[in-house]
Amino acid sequence: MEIPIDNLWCQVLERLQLELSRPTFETWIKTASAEQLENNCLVISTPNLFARNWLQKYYINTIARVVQDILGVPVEIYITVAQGDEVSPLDKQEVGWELPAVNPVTSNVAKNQQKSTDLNSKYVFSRFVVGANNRMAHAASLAVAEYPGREFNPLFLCGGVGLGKTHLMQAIGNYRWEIYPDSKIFYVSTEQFTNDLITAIRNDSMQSFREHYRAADILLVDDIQFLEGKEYTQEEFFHTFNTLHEAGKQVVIASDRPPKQIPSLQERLCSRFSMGLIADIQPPDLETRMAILQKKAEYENIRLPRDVIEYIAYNYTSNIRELEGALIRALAYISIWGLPMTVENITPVLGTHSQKMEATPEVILNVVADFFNLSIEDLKGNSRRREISWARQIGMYLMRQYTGLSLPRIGEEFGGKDHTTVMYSCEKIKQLQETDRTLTQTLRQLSDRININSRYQK
Ligand SMILES: Nc1ncnc2c1ncn2[C@@H]1O[C@H](COP(=O)(O)OP(=O)(O)OP(=O)(O)O)[C@@H](O)[C@H]1O
Repeated sequence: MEIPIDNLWCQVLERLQLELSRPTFETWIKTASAEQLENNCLVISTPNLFARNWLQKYYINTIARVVQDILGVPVEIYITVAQGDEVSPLDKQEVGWELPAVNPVTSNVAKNQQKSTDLNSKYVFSRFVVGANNRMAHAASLAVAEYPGREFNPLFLCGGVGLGKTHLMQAIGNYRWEIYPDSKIFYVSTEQFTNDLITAIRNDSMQSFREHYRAADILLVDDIQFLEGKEYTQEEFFHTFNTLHEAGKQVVIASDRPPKQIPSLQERLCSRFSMGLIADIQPPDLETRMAILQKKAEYENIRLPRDVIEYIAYNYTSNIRELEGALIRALAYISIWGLPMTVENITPVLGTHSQKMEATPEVILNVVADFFNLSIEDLKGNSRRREISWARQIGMYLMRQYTGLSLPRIGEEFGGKDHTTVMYSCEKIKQLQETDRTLTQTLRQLSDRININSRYQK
């Protein structure tokens, strides 16, 4: 272990940046630093207890794996809080949660190694919220978990990004593994399968590659759409599939689209993928999104006010990973600033993401004029009085958000203003709302009024 600690940490950061989502990396990893590396033990320091607990709970194994990869030896990771291990009020009370003490990483790593599968223990059926969007996929997965290799073989799960395919697929594996810890459950991404194949060809070890995959009791293959254009991998996968299927072993496949829509997928694979059950997952409705947030909060022992759940669920509609990411960001933000969990407090960090409601320019002008106690003529006119030009800038920003009109068209709605004026206003309000909480609140109130007025107009 000759490598200087700064250099090691830089490499760790580079690797984690590629592996983790941006919010996760920025919030938890980038703020940590490596303090000491001695006797195969790496001490990492975090800015507060909240961050320490979070890293300890969710990322310690990932960090340990990456460090081990770089150093070539297993390393124990200890996570501390900078400036002494003190609990600040911010860490404990406002968030209303405390994570249980976790044993040193070695015990977790050892446990995962014993498990010999690559399953995430969070992905279990009890943590999966069932709604109209995924009822069929959930029921089929549970059936497969209870009776693998029977009627739904293969089970083909398909649906858009971040909608729970991996969760369900791994839930099948975890369920079986709980009952039969000796069963061979392989979870593999198509990319991993391809890489293993390439390595086997390179090392002249095709025999062991085949023996390995064909020994599975349950084979879970994620992101099968990446077979597209990989002729040789398709060929090899076809034989693996056939061997397992003929032996009555269960195959579960996930994809972002149905087999027929995967370009250049061999016809024989396409028909095999379709011979069990194809179950699709649609984006969840508002109630299901709220239930997902609620469940997540319960698991983490966090109390979330209903309007906060509604707010996040309303704004993040099509990807559950993003929905969860929004909750994590909100939690981090209120924790760091020591604020109570309210909609007003989390708006700056979440913004008005994916505002779906549409409104007419007329509604926006009316609402803004009314809110600021001005007339529509004031908004359309050329007065430079501060309160008028402030209301005008907010109006332009909202019109851009709600109508999708071009900058010149918005200029026209405001009495023939130049498009650069509109652009400047939109940028200014967008930037200010990140730091100005009064403005964020104002925008929220205006948005509520616009939504209500638009509803009544329809
Ligand atoms: N119905 C659900 N209930 C609870 N959590 C869910 C549900 N659906 C998805 N999730 C969570 O959303 C996140 C993303 O889900 P997952 O990774 O399974 O999506 P995916 O469909 O496999 O996405 P990708 O196509 O990007 O691989 C996970 O943390 C998962 O636990």
